[in-house]
Amino acid sequence: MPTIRAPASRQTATLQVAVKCRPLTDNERRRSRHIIQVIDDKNVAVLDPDISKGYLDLIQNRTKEKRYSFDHVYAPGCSNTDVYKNISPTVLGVVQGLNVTVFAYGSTGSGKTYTMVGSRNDPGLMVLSFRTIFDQIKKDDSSDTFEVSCSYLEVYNEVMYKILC
Ligand SMILES: Nc1ncnc2c1ncn2[C@@H]1O[C@H](COP(=O)(O)OP(=O)(O)OP(=O)(O)O)[C@@H](O)[C@H]1O
Repeated sequence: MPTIRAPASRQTATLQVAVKCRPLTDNERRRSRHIIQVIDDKNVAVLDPDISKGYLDLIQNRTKEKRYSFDHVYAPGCSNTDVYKNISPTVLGVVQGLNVTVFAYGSTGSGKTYTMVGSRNDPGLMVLSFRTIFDQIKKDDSSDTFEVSCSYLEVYNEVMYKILC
């Protein structure tokens, strides 16, 4: 009889949306200004890209600035590990039989690969998830056997690409 099962108090699955603001690249810093302003850990403002506002626009507050709220907002100084702290309990659930999906969505160059794969100094969410899963399996003292398989997919223009094979 397997000792690891889905928790009895299985909670309703919820979708959590986080926004991660990456630092500007050197090239971007030379050519543009940062119009994303992190207000706090849940709110972000996208400033009006047009700074050449006329007097009337300014005093009548005709600005295109928009504010958005998310489950989590990460400022450019945040590491992948900071992001992972909020999803590690969910990833732990995988070993207990829960289905979990973590995916990055964004335009070209927005930092999806960096967030999911990361670097040696700032390992990404996939690497950190593997650590959690294998650590949990190592800690298991039952006679269960675990089978771990992995696929790596990219969805680009509504076409799915297999990246590993
Ligand atoms: N948090 C971060 N800190 C430092 N550099 C970052 C960060 N996030 C992204 N970058 C840098 O921004 C650039 C673009 O990131 P990345 O390649 O991950 O984007 P992408 O969304 O995967 O792009 P594409 O869709 O074109 O594959 C890279 O040079 C990457 O190193």
